[in-house]
Amino acid sequence: QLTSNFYNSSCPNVLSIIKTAVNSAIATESRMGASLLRLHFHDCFVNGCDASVLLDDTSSFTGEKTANPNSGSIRGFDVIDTIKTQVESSCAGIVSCADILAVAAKDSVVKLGGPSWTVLLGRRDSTTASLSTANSDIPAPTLNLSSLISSFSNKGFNSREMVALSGSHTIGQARCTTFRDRLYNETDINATFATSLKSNCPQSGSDNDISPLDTTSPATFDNIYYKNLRIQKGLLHSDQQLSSGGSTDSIVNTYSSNSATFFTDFANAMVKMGNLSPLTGTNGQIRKNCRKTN
Ligand code: HEM
Ligand SMILES: [Ca+2]
Repeated sequence: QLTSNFYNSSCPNVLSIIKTAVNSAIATESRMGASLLRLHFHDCFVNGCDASVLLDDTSSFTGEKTANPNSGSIRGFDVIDTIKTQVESSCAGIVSCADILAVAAKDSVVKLGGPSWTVLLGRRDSTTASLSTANSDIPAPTLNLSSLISSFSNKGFNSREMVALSGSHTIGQARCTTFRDRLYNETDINATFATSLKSNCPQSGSDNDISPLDTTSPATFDNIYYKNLRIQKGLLHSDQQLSSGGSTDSIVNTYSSNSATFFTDFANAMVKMGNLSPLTGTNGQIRKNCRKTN
């Protein structure tokens, strides 16, 4: 029951405020577009798109920021705070943090050259967060293909949608700790690619040095991620699993040779992800500050 015109009369400037702020953050640092896209994903996969990921720890619950997939990893909170402050001064108490995340993710993809889609609006914000659900429901980079497929099917996505959403890794960076095992222990990796990554990710130490998820164009939302998978240049174990002799090889091949098909499927899957169990009506609240409940 989300609608595209939800704020048309209550906050007519909200979409332009968000777009301007996202574009300016990306102009300062292109990676921020990737970070904002990932925030929306990590929000939606944990009890739906309710901005739970934005809550700091409190005395009554431990937030999601310290969950394994998030700790030392997710970023972009300052940009969301800046947007929220601007939106509050234009229309106080109207726009949810969950909707800001959904629009910021779309604007980020568009700014980096990817497809656009109509973001449905009207989500409300949670009054709690779940560290344990973040740990269980956000897929880990160590997963094999069948576990990736079940992780997404638990949220209602088929394997084609899972492969399309994974195309988000056409932008952004990952820490050495998330792909070190692949560099040193796996065989379905291009040898030259592995050698060049090892210098910035030695076998012991420097867990936090980062490398691009798409070695070719990490700041452009394109289909090169899939072309790289076909030549064993996926950075994460989970990335390469999509094109390593299993049931999703043919989808990777389709997206690698047809960027329009990837863009259409990605946009549709993002709308679907944004619809994951939102709080609506009188459920939840419109937070004044995205980091804490009212
Ligand atoms: C298929 C299962 C997925 C796994 C296993 C996975 C795992 C990861 C990991 C390990 C990182 C690097 C984190 C770090 O080093 O701190 C990462 C980064 C990223 N992920 Fe995923 N991810 C998956 C799906 C997705 C989806 C569905 C999206 C968006 C819809 C997404 C968007 C991103 C983005 C944009 C980055 C780069 C963030 C940045 O540079 O700040 N990922 N992912
Ligand atoms: Ca790219």
